[in-house]
Amino acid sequence: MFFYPLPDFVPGLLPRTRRLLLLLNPCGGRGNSLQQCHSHILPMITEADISYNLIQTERQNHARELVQAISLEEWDGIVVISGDGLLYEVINGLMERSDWEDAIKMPIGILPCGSGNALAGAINYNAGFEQAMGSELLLNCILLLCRGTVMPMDLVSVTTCSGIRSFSFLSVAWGFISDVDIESEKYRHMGSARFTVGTMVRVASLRTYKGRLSYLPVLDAHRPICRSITLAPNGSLVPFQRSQLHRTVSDMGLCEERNVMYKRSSASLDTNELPSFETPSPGSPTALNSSSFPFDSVSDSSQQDSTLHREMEPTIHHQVNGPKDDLVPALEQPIPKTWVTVEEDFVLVLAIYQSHLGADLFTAPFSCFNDGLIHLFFVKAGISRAALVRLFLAMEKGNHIEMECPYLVHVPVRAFRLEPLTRKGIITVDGERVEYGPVQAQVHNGLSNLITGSNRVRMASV
Ligand SMILES: Nc1ncnc2c1ncn2[C@@H]1O[C@H](COP(=O)(O)OP(=O)(O)OP(=O)(O)O)[C@@H](O)[C@H]1O
Repeated sequence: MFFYPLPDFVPGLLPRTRRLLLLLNPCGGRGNSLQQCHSHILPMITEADISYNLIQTERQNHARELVQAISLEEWDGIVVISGDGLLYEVINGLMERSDWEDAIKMPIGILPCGSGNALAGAINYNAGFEQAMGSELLLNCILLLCRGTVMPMDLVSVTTCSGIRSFSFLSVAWGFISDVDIESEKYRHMGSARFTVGTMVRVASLRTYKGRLSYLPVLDAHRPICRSITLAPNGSLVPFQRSQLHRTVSDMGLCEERNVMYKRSSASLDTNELPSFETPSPGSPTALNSSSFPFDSVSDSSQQDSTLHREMEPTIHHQVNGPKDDLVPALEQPIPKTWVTVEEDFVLVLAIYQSHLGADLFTAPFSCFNDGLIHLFFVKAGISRAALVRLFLAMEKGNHIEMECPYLVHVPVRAFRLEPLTRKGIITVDGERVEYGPVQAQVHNGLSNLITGSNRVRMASV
């Protein structure tokens, strides 16, 4: 299956219009995805001669069910108009199919309308654009989608304590980050500001978690844990050099392309000419979420919508197929001797495999879509509240990597196991809550295909 580039002309064949399945979550982020779709997305993709079917998701796991039932030949790509959570559903829905080996090769894309928008941030960065948020980020991503280039993307197979396996494209988090993510869901209508509010609340009552973290480091299994490092091909430690990775937008001619395209589509925008969509009925999740309500009104039961429900209930996971996890033993088995184990009081543990944890959280600047690496970060107990806040502020620009913070550790790994020893806590996979307990993961190199819209290939650090 090829998404792009399609030949401009094949003798005897008319060039085929690309067909995208668009899945829109009306409740993601600020709840304005349908509006964004009308005003920005559809005009631009129509202009780019892309045909589409747009489906609004009606509930949690709807996208997961939809992609299990589609006929693969009918589509050139599946694109979510949502936050990262819906893409997680799509990936796992594809992996639940009996033909998962073909299904997971379907190009997948994202047009950011959520609150975190981590993958969109990574796509935007990979293309060489300046860090962007909101409509700016969305416009960049629409343009990149229209250009359509596809790149392999690693997926990480995550197994939780009850043996349930899922496939993750973004992160596994425990402690501070997962607490903020889940506890701030009630502020979702604020968009990305929800994380700032959540961070402040959690900093004020900073918790630590006891746990055992074991991992299979890259190259040298006995390498001592190093702070803020990347490994050179010869295994030596090298500081990250952002200038090596960054090229300007004008280098790529994207800036002009974007302006021309956007101006054209805006000028021709007439809502009467748009394809008709199912409009949300009063009381539907869309109608509910689009009305902004203050944080302290959540006790009003009429406003306790599914987002609040999600805060309480872990996401239900179904069994997926997929390649064998050959690097990790079963969860009840001891870890191999070549692994490294640390037992600590942690403020947070984060395994991330994208450059961004949110559109404005440049957490792993050295990460590439298919570098075959999990970037394991952890912050040890003892860090002051002020230092933690400084760390997160620096992360907006990726400057935390150069910070002198003895509590922050980064190590690139292929697999890890996390065993919480503190009884209560929250673990998230791609921002979605999973059952609390031991969890392990291993990377599967280039298992999926991501629509990045850029021909740029950034070099992996290892
Ligand atoms: N109609 C719906 N009503 C309620 N929840 C829905 C609906 N459609 C999808 N969902 C669920 O909403 C969850 C969150 O969606 P999404 O990731 O799009 O937004 P977000 O959480 O605001 O963004 P981010 O993940 O970037 O923080 C998804 O896991 C999905 O299961």
